[in-house]
Amino acid sequence: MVMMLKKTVKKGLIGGMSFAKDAGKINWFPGHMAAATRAIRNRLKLSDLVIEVRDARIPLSSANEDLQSQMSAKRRIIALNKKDLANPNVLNKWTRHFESSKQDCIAINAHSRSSVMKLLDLVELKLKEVIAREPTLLVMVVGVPNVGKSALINSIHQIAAARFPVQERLKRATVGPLPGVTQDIAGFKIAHRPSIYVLDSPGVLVPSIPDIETGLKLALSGSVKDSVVGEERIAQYFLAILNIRGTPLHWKYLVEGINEGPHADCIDKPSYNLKDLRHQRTKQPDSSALHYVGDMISEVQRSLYITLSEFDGDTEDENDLECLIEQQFEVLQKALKIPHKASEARLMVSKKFLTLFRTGRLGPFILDDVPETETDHPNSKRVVVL
Ligand SMILES: Nc1nc2c(ncn2[C@@H]2O[C@H](COP(=O)(O)OP(=O)(O)OP(=O)(O)O)[C@@H](O)[C@H]2O)c(=O)[nH]1
Repeated sequence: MVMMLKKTVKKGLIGGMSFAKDAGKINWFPGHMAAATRAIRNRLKLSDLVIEVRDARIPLSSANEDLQSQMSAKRRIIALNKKDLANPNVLNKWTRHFESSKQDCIAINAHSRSSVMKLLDLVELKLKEVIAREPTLLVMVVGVPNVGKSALINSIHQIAAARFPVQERLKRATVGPLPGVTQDIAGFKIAHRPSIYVLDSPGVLVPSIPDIETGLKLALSGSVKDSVVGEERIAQYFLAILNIRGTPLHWKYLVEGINEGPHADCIDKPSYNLKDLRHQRTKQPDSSALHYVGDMISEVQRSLYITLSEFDGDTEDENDLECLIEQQFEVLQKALKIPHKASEARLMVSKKFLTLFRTGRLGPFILDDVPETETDHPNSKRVVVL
């Protein structure tokens, strides 16, 4: 299922809503990030090329502003990772946007060998002139937390190990679903003659995230720890985005010809667990579990479609939108089969709903709008994004 996100969110609308504004600015900059930022700056000076990994769902918001000037002065490739979770049409526009700014950019899936091979081809091309004269080259991988740097490094290892079988045993980088897994800079040799080293680095954010909406996007995509923002606030933000863009209206087909609505009770179905949807190496969910997870996702989408299509308020009015979101929390509780009496029902609804987004089960999304260029609007100035 591919969804088109046609509508642009009115600037400042979400940042002004009570869930966004009242809980204050979003910042996550623990001590290890300050130290890591200094270390990254030092290593960047020595690097021959930097792969800046950004999240394909937030190509702009996942840029570390404080490192931009240093990185843009180097040979750089922007890798928009997790392309499997991003809307492909909008992603194409983003890569074209970067290319039109003379910035090498490639959309990748760090878990896909063919995708990482294409990135490595681009790395080789960018290093072509130095490969001939330097005995040792350094490629640095940099990005905000949880963007997939370690997953990418691991894939690079596997490919390199196959190409250069004589090299020493390679250690895997630790990959994890939670941000902040990598805490030191580790180097790995991926080629010899010339020797090419790839440096992994810890995910770092800026000490002060410029605005609340950027913070919410980073949190929704998993780059800011959930506990820093609160799952409920992140889920409210995601619902606001969905409603303003009218995304649930694309789920109309789930209601047509189906008698059961989101209000119908499904008490006799076996229970299932959203944890089954996370990437697992060993245990795959069995087909019956997948069937019921699929039912639940349809139920969630149906609920959101019905509440939005029957809503007679204005989704561009803050108060109206907040009422709609409240209503949707109630229907989601039922769709996600969270018992009414659960004392922490809202938190459970939020967690499960966020898991659906993060695993791509609600479809591919891109949260950042592609900046308008002169070609789109001849009278407007070009917007610089790097
Ligand atoms: N769907 C999808 N998931 C990915 C992709 N790349 C990485 N992930 C997942 O994203 C999560 C974070 O990946 P990591 O490689 O640990 O991220 P990191 O940037 O090294 O994280 P830090 O150590 O916090 O800096 C893991 O659950 C990965 O499996 C991708 O291309 N697609």
